[in-house]
Amino acid sequence: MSESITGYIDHIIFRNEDNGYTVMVLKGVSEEDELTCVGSFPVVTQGASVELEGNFTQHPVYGKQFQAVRLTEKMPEDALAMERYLGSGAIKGIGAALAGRIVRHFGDDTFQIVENEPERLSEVKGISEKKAREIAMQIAEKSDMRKAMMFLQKYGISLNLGAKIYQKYGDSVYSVLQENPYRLADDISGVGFKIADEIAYRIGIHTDSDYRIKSGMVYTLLQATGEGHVYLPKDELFQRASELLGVDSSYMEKHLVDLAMDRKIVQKEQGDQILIYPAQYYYLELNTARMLRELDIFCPEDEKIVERRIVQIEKETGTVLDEMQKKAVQEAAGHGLLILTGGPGTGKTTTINAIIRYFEGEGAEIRLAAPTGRAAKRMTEATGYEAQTIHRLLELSGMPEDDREGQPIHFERNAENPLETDVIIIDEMSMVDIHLIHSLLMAVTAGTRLILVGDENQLPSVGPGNVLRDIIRSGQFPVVELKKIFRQASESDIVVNAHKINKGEQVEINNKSRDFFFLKRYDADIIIRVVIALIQEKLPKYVEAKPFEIQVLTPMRKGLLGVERLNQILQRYLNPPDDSKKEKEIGQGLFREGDKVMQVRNNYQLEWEIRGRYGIPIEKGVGVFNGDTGIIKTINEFAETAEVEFEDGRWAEYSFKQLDELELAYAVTIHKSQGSEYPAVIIPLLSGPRMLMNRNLLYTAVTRARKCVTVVGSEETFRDMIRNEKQQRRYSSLDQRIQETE
Ligand SMILES: Nc1ncnc2c1ncn2[C@@H]1O[C@H](COP(=O)(O)OP(=O)(O)OP(=O)(O)O)[C@@H](O)[C@H]1O
Repeated sequence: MSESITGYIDHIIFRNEDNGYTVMVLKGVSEEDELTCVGSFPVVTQGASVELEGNFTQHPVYGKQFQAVRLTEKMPEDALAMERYLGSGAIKGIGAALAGRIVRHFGDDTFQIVENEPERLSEVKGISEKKAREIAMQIAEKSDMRKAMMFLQKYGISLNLGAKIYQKYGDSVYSVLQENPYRLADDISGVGFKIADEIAYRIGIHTDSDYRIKSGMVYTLLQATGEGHVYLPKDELFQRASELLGVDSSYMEKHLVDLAMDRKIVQKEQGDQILIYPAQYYYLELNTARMLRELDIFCPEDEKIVERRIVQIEKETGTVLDEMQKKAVQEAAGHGLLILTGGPGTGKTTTINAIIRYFEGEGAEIRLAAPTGRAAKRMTEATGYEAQTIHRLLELSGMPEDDREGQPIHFERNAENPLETDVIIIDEMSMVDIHLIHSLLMAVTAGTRLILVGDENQLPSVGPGNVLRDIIRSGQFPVVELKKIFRQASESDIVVNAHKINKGEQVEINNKSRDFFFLKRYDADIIIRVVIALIQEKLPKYVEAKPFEIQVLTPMRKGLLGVERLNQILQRYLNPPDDSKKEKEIGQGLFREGDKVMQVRNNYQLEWEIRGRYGIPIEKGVGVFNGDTGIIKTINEFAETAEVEFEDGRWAEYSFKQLDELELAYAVTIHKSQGSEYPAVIIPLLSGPRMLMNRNLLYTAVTRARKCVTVVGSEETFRDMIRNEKQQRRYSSLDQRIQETE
């Protein structure tokens, strides 16, 4: 049997805004001096009169308590209650003193006046008419919001989310939820299809409701962009959406027109297929194609003069360029847009250097950039010119609050405020996705020369699109492909083997090489032991690097040789526990001072600084990106923070809550290693899913090494990977958009 008590909330001891769990002290309950009450309530207002239903319990430590299952807030009706309520801080602009004055003025009529004639509040000294209106509005709003939150809670919506939903829809929240809760997924950050679907289920919306199916179809398309696709063929969309929704795909066809009318999707015929794009992605490709066309202007240059300059550059640098390299310089001089591509050791960097010298001789201003911090650093080292990340080149201005997937990032450099420079050279273009190329092109005006450099055989970008390959395949722009390998076979088996792997030719495994080793082992734990010995003893001396600079690259996250297990084991050996090193537990594992870590998502807001002597900041900025690697320098239990020093010298402070953005990085997946180079790379290989274990992946892994590659594991798996040219198909169509635009 539950009991009912009434009183007013004197103060709140604890409250969790996510689930509404509250511990509070009630006063004015008959006989009791004060009473502690516990329960989960959507809204509690200090000072409010309430009725609680529940039971008295005896807490072993705190004594008698009231465990409430329901809280009903009663509008304060007598003068004293009204004074408490108004003075509680619940209404902005009224404190205890003013509340007292109001009640003294109106006496027992206070409630009636606040509710019905709020303008009369201005009779009280210190309240203007405007303030009186504001107070009345707040009181009305609070009671509406209270009702709405109660309503939302019925459907299992947390208070924080409830507040966001109420802010968005106000009083129309009831009709939105009852008619089409899937609108929440469109309108509110933090609500995806899954949450909306859950709400819809509780409300009792049918699984084959049109709203549900449409929302599920759009959701499926956006999920696919998370795998790198820009569109899905219609059949595949239907099949995936049907799995998600548990609804037959025959229900879907009829919604395509609607979705297209609502500008949620774009349909495009290609041969006998229909391709379905999330609308924003279609336009990303289309606009990218148009902007590339605009940049691709012919810049008449006297070939003879360019040639003379090339001869001069060759003299200055002591390198004789081969035909294709010369052609690259000529084309860079003669066109607004140039794509320079080639595998490792084919002389891309040498060519970039010649192009830089050429334009320097013209007095041009040149900017260099690459998609990741690591790649930019490497570009700086290879050219001797300052290179930055593309995000910094475009002057990332922090992320808007709404940081949902697919939302455009805000850059200070854009169409209104373009980069004012003569030449822009971008390296590691294979890592640039459709969002980033679009943002870059928005900030480049015709007349600026854009030179895109990359190896199209690397794994495609993590984000959606297959930009470099598509641009090359469109066949519409000047492309120079470097094929000749300059690094000699005797010098580098890494390069020779990488090219063989790329062509599907088998690699000789005899360990006569100086930079390509294969250690055959067939047991996961033995492989790990060998890896540790290589890092701790053999390789640092051999390649003249620190153990932390040697990178373990593995195909997978899970499994005996997956990133997760490897990191836990490698941490124990490479950064063992020590009394002087602080630790912080997180989820399954822990971070320790001295750990090698990697940022695993883009954080556009995280602040960093570069410190000069005595730790004084000499440069500050925002943004730490997926793939940035560093070392945990300090863990501070009191401040609940950890500091990371990244390889490029930036320091960033993470709150303990943010530590889920970091992962140990003794081992990283090959995917994550894109664009990075390490003095030595160790690749443990035993087995894995065929779709993943392909030539492309092995090629990317091998080309990450500067001085030494060591594969430890199964020769059969290694050879199978070289044979396996199956790649996960990536649905992108920038090439077609380019071909269609003139
Ligand atoms: N025309 C040339 N004549 C002689 N040597 C060259 C020439 N071009 C490049 N090289 C040499 O070949 C090697 C590889 O060149 P470079 O670093 O430019 O290639 P890359 O394509 O940038 O390679 P990676 O992607 O592996 O860095 C370097 O040692 C470079 O000095």
